[in-house]
Amino acid sequence: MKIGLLGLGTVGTGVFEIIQKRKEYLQKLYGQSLDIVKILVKDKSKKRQIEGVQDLLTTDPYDILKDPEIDLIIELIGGDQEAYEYMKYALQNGKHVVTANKAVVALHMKEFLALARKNKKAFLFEASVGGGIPLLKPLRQCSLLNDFYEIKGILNGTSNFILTKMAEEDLDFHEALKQAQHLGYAEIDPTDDIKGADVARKLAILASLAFHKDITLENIIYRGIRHIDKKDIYYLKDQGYSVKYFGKAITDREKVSAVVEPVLFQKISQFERVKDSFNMVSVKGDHLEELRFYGEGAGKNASANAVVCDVIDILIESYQRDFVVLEEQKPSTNGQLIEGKYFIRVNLKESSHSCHIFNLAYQNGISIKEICKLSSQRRILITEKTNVERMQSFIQNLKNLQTSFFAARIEEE
Ligand SMILES: NC(=O)C1=CN([C@@H]2O[C@H](COP(=O)(O)OP(=O)(O)OC[C@H]3O[C@@H](n4cnc5c(N)ncnc54)[C@H](OP(=O)(O)O)[C@@H]3O)[C@@H](O)[C@H]2O)C=CC1
Ligand SMILES: N[C@@H](CC=O)C(=O)O
Repeated sequence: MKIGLLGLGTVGTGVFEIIQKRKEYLQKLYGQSLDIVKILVKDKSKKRQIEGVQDLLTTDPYDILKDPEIDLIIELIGGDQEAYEYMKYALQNGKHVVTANKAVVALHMKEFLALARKNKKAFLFEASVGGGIPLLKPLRQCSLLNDFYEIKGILNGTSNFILTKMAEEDLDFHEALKQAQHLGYAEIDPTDDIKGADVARKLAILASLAFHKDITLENIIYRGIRHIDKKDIYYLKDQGYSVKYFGKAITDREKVSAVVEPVLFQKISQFERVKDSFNMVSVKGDHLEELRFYGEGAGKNASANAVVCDVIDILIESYQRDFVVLEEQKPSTNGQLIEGKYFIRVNLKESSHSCHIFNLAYQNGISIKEICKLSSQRRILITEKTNVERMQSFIQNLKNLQTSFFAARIEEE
């Protein structure tokens, strides 16, 4: 099988290395060989980590996409517009496509699945969620037999790495982010990792596959992790909590609620013990009750492993065809199905703001259960149980006050 590889960065390099390493073994096992014959890059003169690739490099995507010898395209350039065009062209022109690109999958899954079906080709994207965790394949399979009603998890390696380093090695946010970038975990634009777009995309993919609904970013409420500081982490640690950046989606079959936000877990929770770049996903359905998936969520080798698993499924023709049909109508969404108490830390600009904040909470139907005064300006508020929609509106009010704050839902499990 001849492969055109688009991108030779973190994941592309890992894919090249794994295929080289296992080539003979796979050839013996299946009697077929996996050959990467051309590689698209931006800059041919860049020094590469691997030997012997220089002759395969091209900067012209159509040199690969129009090559009739190439059966399969692996897309690992990232971004949305160009990647979208190249994958579409490949499927329309009779090539299988494997990608790790959640930005494109979250936006265009429905279109690509239909295109793959029409052209009798595979469109697989295991590495787009959960890095190296074999997650989408079993999820798709089980979703044929189960009515899944909840899917949730730690879905971003970079932010989990940052939160772990802040809590356990006393690093500040920026130092930890720099390390995550150096290790190849972060997106080209790391604001996607810390402001929620990356988790929201992954949640959109998971919830679409689990609920068979066409869920895209506009169906998801999301806010970032950036406002956390070390004092929050230590205060919460003292109270027995760890902070995780978390995505959760629930459906009652009619409506969907989906949110990405900081969440607090107690020590007894398995989610609390997910450290560094690891991810964990839980899905609940009628037959299976609950399934959990755990593994490395970002990085070269784990993500490349997931990509090559898709390639092997195509090589041996064991990939699922027509694995999901998404409902025609877009689902109706709101944040009312997800509930919890919230921890809110505010730094008051003036003490009179305290009253104002209480009034705003009240106007949004939120009651504050506990208050703790940490200094003349720093307050901790704990709310009674509320839902994400109310909280989102309250948070918008807090932003308008230009008060520095950090808010996290307390997840009970
Ligand atoms: N890093 C990770 O842990 C994971 C990443 N992903 C996803 O995998 C994809 C790739 O990520 P990653 O490997 O980290 O990205 P990198 O930035 O490390 O690599 C991107 C590669 O694509 C090439 N490239 C980028 N834009 C173009 C373009 N317009 N034309 C031609 N070549 C281009 C670059 O070329 P050059 O080398 O010349 O600059 C580089 O080789 C992304 O969609 C990402 O979201 C998914 C799971 C995990
Ligand atoms: N930037 C992403 C990479 C994998 O999807 C992450 O940190 O999880």
